[in-house]
Amino acid sequence: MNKIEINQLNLWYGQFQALHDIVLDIPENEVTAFIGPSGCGKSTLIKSLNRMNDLVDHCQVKGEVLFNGTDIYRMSDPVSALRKKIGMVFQQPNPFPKSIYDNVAYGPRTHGIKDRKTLDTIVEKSLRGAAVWEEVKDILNKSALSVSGGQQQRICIARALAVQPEVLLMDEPTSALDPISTAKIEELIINLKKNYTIVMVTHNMQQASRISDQTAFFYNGRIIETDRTERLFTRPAKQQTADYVSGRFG
Ligand SMILES: Nc1ncnc2c1ncn2[C@@H]1O[C@H](COP(=O)(O)OP(=O)(O)OP(=O)(O)O)[C@@H](O)[C@H]1O
Repeated sequence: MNKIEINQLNLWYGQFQALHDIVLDIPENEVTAFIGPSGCGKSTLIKSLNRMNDLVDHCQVKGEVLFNGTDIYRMSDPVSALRKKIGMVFQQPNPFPKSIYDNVAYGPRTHGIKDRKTLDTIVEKSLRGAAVWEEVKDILNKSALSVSGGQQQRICIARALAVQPEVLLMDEPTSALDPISTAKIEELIINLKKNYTIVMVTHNMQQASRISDQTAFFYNGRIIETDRTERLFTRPAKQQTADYVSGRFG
C-alpha cells in the first residue's frame, strides 16, 4: 500500500521552477531514499511532503500530494495536524535549549497532554523507540544540548516520535555525524520502518543502498528514475542514473 502518492507536482520559488512533473509513490513501512547532485530538488520535495514550503515566501505548488488518499494541499485539517502525522528530522541535530525530557514532551504538551504520568510514559517510549533511552535515562533533566551530536539527533527523532507520526521525513539525518553515530542512526531507521514510513535525503550512496528499499534519482528538479534500491544501483534503466551511481558525476 502507498502511504503517499505524488502526482504531477510542480513547484516554483518565485520565477524559478525547482520541481518539474514529479510522480512518485511512497510505499508504507518502507524506506524511500532521494539521491542526486546538489541543488537538484531533493530537499524541496521532502519539504513539500508536510508543507514545510508554506513557510517560504513566493513558493507556489501545483499538483497533488496524496497522504492516505487525501491531497495535503486541499485538505480541510490545519497544517499542524498534518505535521503531527508527518514528522521531520533535519541535517543538523536541532534540540530545543531545554532538558531532554522537555524536548520529547514538547509535542504531546502542545497537543494538550498535561498529566505527568502520561508524559513520563510517552517520553520513555519515544526515547526507547529512538534507541537512546539507555544512554539518557539518568540525565533526563540535563540540557539536550549537553549530549553528543549523535545522541542529540536520536533525541530529535524521539521528539518526532512522541506525537505518534505515521511518516518520518529525514533530510540528510547523518551528514553532521561521526561514523559510529551514523551506524546507530542507520540501524535505528531500519528498525523504525516496521512502524513508520520513512523518506530520507542522502548524499551517501552507500547509505541509500544499505538502508533504503526504494530509491529515486533526481537531476535538475526532475526524478530521472525510481526503482527498488538494489535494482537502481545494479541495473539502472537510464544512462544518467548509471553515470551518477557509478560516480561519474555529481
Ligand atoms: N527558499 C528558496 N528560494 C529560492 N530558491 C530556492 C530556495 N530553496 C531552494 N532553492 C533552489 O531550489 C533548487 C533546489 O534546491 P534543494 O535545496 O531542493 O536541492 P537539494 O537537491 O536538496 O540540494 P542539496 O543536496 O545541496 O541540499 C536549487 O536551485 C536551490 O537554489
